[in-house]
Amino acid sequence: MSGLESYVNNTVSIITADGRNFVGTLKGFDQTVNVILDESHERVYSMTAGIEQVVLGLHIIRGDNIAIIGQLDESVDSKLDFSAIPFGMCDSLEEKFGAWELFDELWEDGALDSAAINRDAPYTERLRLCRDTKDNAKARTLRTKGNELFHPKVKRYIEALKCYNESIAFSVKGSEDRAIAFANRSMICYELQRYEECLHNIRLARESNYPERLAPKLTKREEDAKKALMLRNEQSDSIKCQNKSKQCDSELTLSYNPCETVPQVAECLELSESERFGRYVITNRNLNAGDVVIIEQPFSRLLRDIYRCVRCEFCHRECIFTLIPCESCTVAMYCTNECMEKAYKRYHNYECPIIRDIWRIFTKLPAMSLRTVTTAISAFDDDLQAMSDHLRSLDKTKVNAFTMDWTQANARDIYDTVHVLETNQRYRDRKDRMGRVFYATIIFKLLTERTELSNICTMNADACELLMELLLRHTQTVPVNMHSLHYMEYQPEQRVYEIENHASACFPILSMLNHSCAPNVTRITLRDGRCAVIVTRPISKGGQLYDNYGMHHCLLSRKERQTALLKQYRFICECEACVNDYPLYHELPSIDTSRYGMIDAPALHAELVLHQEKKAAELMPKLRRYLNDIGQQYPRSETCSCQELFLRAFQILHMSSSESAEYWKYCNP
Ligand SMILES: C[S@@+](CC[C@H](N)C(=O)[O-])C[C@H]1O[C@@H](n2cnc3c(N)ncnc32)[C@H](O)[C@@H]1O
Repeated sequence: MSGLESYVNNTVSIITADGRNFVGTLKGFDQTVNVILDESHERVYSMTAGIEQVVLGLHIIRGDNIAIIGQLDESVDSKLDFSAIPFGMCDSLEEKFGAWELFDELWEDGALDSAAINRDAPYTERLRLCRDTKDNAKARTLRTKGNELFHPKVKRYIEALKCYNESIAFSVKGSEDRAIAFANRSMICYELQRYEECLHNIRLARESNYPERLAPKLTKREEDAKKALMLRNEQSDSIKCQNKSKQCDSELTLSYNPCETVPQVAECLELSESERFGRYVITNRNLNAGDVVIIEQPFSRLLRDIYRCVRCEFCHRECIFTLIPCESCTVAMYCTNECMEKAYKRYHNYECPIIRDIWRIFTKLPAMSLRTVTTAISAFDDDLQAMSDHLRSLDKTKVNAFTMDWTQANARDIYDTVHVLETNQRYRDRKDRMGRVFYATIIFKLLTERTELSNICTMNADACELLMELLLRHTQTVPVNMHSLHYMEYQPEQRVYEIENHASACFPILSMLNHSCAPNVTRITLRDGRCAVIVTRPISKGGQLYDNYGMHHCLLSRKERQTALLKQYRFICECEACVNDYPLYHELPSIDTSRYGMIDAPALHAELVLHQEKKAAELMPKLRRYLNDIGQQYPRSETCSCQELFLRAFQILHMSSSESAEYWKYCNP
């Protein structure tokens, strides 16, 4: 009671026993802690619609329904954009006023010529650029939020874990705040029966100066976890064996002999070039639906910021229970020290002082341009002069990812194939070009103010020029060539799995595939982060392999597709679907089912969304056979739905899926 008095006339957050969250000004309370809130609202959390704020005004909450009541830190809270927070992920770092908004403002004012090119323009003030620092006060606020979500009457463990992880990222190394966040994470691991991770976090807490006064609690949890683990180990040998065989089964290989010098590509594929298509990929033999023809590793990749407290920033593995923080920035977290060191060597040494600002003011496209440039610089062992000499003497017309000997290639050779990706520079209008100069200039400014590139660029004009050129080049190659990486996420409300995009990547070979609104191949992200290209309907010898850039004729009208493709990819699509104006899915004609038989697509779909590997493996050969029988007849509704089902079965067997389904049974919905 005496605690509550100090909250009167302050903003409080209340979590009720049924998991609801109310925020408002505490006007008063009685002896049974019935409370009166003024100017209040409820925060309604939804898996699909983010966080909605429902205004309630003057509101009374019964004391026996209150689980937690705490004062809100308004300075932190006011910065949150609830409409933009997907509930299943972390808060996005992107702010409402960013580089794009500043550019637009300057463009409208006609002030752009000087502002965009002048590196002394007022970016710092207008975009509130500032160095990222550890902050124990923020770590405490996040930990408190985690504690509220952990409360036995709330039990939102996954969200609590993300708060603790972010608290760990903000905390200073060796601080009590770091130690307590690790200990709190161990408490959730215990609740979710992740006893090994529980013990690991207890060790991390102790190594990080865990306070003596709280030690007995930790020791008790340690004993309990050890006991539970011992019990489980006695029962689990058979489960371990089953898991092992599952992993071996899912190894995917090319359907044909790999090319001797390009082992990631089937030997039947070739690169061609024409005025109309630029470079494009053809096959010198007939291909069947289900054939795997490319399996490629990315040159560079970038985890989306909303996964920063869920996955390792380097290898992208989901490891929400054991992430460890970069000791300088508050964004990057890793699964192991090894990943942390690799990331640092490959790109994070340049990105660490600027990455928080990058995510705050930009979207993933400029962030991916930065990642491509930093990865490229490390490919040249951070020697910008050597890089400049190499690239200035490079004959770009001779670089060919399909004829280069990848078995002998070093990191510099591989970068050559990225350097020559399409920029579409000649098709960009003035505003577009100026926008990219503007973004590249901001990134350049951040890099040369805050990283070791500062010294290099001050002393070496060549290096300075090269850095700006690379940033400008890749702000253009990225929107044309970047690929999304996916995994399957469990949706507790519908109890099904959905495809989610967790990262972006640059694949120089995959980037040679052109688009069709009626594609004949598809891509899937494999568990190890590589990407596979799979044929989805028969392709005759000499035919072109067509990917789809997100504009399928089943889903969008020709006008919508062509407008979007022209805007992002700068070409007028004249694919078979555009030329023949193929209908949307629900208007497609049927095949002759009396001749080819039929599949019950809705029933198969209902089975596949349950995500059972056995079922998917059983269906794959049937779907593949059917696709090869009917695939020449296009467009037909059966062909399109069978392609979807086939892809889904493939994804179940070869794509990674989130472990979260396992945890939801311990949480309140
Ligand atoms: C990922 S690249 C594909 C490879 C590209 N042709 C090259 O030479 O690097 C995407 C670019 O290829 C071109 N492109 C892709 N599909 C096309 C199509 N169906 N017709 C004409 N150009 C296409 C566009 O310039 C597009 O921006």
